[in-house]
Amino acid sequence: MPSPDHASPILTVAGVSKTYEGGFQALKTIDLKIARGEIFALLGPNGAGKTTLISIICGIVNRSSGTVTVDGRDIDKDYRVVRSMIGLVPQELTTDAFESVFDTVSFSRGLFGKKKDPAHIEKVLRDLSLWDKRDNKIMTLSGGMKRRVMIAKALSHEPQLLFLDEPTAGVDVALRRDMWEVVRKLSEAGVTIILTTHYIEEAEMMADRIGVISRGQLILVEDKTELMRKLGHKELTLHLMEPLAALPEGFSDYDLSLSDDGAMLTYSYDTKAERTGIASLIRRLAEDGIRFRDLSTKQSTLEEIFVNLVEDRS
Ligand SMILES: Nc1ncnc2c1ncn2[C@@H]1O[C@H](COP(=O)(O)OP(=O)(O)OP(=O)(O)O)[C@@H](O)[C@H]1O
Repeated sequence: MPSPDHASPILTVAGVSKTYEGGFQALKTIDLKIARGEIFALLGPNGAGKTTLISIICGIVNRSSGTVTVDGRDIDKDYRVVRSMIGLVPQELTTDAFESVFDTVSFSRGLFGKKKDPAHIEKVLRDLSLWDKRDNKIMTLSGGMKRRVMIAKALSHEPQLLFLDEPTAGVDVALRRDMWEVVRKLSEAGVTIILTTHYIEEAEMMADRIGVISRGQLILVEDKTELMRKLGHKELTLHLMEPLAALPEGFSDYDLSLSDDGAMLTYSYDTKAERTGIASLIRRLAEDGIRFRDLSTKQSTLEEIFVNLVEDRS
């Protein structure tokens, strides 16, 4: 897979804000650049402004201020060209129940003024494992298959940039994994992907970069691995040869905890710190005659990081 090209962004959002009629400010000032080829997850709780932001980029909601360019083209001045470069998979399923899968997807392509291309539609349907269902009426499909049809519609006109608004909200675990696979394949095929989610696990599994949005503000945009490294704490657990009745004395400099049965000693340390303190801890334990038979480490998950971030700001 080509690595994301940060030098020439496919999408630039500059100073975008939105106040809905009635005065509610859904977006403060959003600045964001998306690199060609990346998978970007916009992560935030309900009502944070995710749908508002992607609806603005897709030209469905008017912004109150700011500019949006796709591949260097302004979304207002070059509306039709820009719109044809974008595919949107909305949250709601909006398809004609009585049409066949093939016709629905072909029709979507026509909406963007593109010539009929049955070979392309076939490829899209095959990639999404919908080819066997091509003649089925939409209403006869399962919820998961309907979602795939929504993705097929969004890909019918060969967009470079695909938005998925909560692609796996309310779907079961197996289907969620299927959807992730679909997204990964699309990315490998060269489509830039922006997905919104409030599932931390989804952002963690899928994204190259993560933007955290809260109350209309992007509070953080970071490379996923960097985010986890920077904000993460690690835990070192020592599995002791002999259980301890209490925490050993004289170790107050170390953030230690003992399991209820006294058999495991856990040390939490900051991955940002210059020294982790592991070497000195192990030396001092050995001096005290505390021996261990095994050890394991655990990196904090994005979920823990996210909770910390939101707590820090409240
Ligand atoms: N048309 C509208 N008029 C007024 N307020 C609106 C409108 N649409 C959305 N809002 C408000 O703007 C805020 C952001 O909504 P938005 O749908 O963008 O959030 P979201 O992050 O996508 O959340 P969700 O995951 O629930 O879809 C919410 O408080 C919502 O009530």
